[in-house]
Amino acid sequence: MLTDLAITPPPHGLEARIRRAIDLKTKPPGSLGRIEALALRLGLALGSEAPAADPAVLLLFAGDHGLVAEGVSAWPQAVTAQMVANFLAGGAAANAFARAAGAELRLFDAGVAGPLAPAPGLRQAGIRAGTRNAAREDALTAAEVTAALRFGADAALAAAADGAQVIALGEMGIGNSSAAALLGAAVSGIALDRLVGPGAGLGAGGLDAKRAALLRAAARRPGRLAPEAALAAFGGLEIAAMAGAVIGAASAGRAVVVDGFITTAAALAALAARPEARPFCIFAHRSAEPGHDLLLAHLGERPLLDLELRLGEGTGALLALPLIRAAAAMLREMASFADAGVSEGARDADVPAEGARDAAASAEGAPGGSPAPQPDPTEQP
Ligand SMILES: O=C(O)c1ccc[n+]([C@@H]2O[C@H](COP(=O)([O-])O)[C@@H](O)[C@H]2O)c1
Ligand SMILES: Cc1cc2nc[nH]c2cc1C
Repeated sequence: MLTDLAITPPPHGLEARIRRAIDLKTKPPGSLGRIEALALRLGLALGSEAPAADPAVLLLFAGDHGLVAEGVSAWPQAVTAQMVANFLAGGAAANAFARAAGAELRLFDAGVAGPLAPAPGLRQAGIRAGTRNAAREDALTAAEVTAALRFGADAALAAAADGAQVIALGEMGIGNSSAAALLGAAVSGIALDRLVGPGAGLGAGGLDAKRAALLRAAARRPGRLAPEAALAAFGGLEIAAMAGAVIGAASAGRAVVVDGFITTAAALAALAARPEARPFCIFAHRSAEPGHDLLLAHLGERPLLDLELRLGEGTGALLALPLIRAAAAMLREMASFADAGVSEGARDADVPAEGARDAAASAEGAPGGSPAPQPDPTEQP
């Protein structure tokens, strides 16, 4: 997947230097809790003992899904294009939260069913207007998947070239919780029905119909699939673009902030193809969409926030930005014991056991019940 984009691992020895810098700050070791683990991850992603979290940019990808013809969403497909207009006018949650978080919002039409009029501030992929109905045929051709991956990677590379240090991802697409469930199941091997949820608000009856439609789609391409094959089978264009953006951001040496269920499915596909992108990923929040927890557990990731969001649009990623900034400020601005002339205590009494510290600072620890041991994303190769 995007094999021309090389991903350079964090420099040898950087992890040890950052851990030591964190431990020498004027605080009892470990007392800033998960902000310490976040600072380590940010420093490794940005290749620095003194990383900056700004500028931060949200890349927001919209796309439509032919699968909605099977009645898998509570909302009409037209809402995707209508929300694009809302994003352009500045009136969506993503706009409000981006302003509140001090992040630039860049909007991408990865494949809205449209027609969407060109507008300043809307970057259009021009690949196709929505995916095919995955219950009947493959959602995308291999060439369309490649083009969408490239579109997303180019968006991340452009943001990095413009100076972005932290690249948050978000999406909008009626029906994309179905594509994410199908993709997530095919790539992870998690049973599909465990990943099917209400999405943007299906009731119990609708959920049964959604499950039946997704089982029909999965039956066309049964079993585990390679990430690109899964993206072709199930879509969508905005999901492939986000997978490309993960790889683009990692290749540019930037931190990428993963949002909710749909964004995590995209990251899962990207990381299955390019595991070396893992140290660049920060998982922002746990969506109320029930399948999200399973995808996070499969990845061995514990997100920063749990605020019962289930909107998408990058809202959870934007809410995590102040924590990421605080982690950067800890590394950049806090004095060391020596600098501040503060006496170090009987440190061995305070320092948690080495294993506990390592677990806390790597991958933020795997959540309880994680199905299999996962690679330490901060591990040096
Ligand atoms: O990101 C999430 O965790 C999330 C969970 C549920 C729904 N959404 C949003 O809701 C839409 C997909 O829901 P649906 O029911 O149309 O598949 C899409 O626009 C997503 O941004 C997003
Ligand atoms: C109104 C609306 C806004 C959204 N934003 C992301 N997904 C969405 C789904 C709906 C239905």
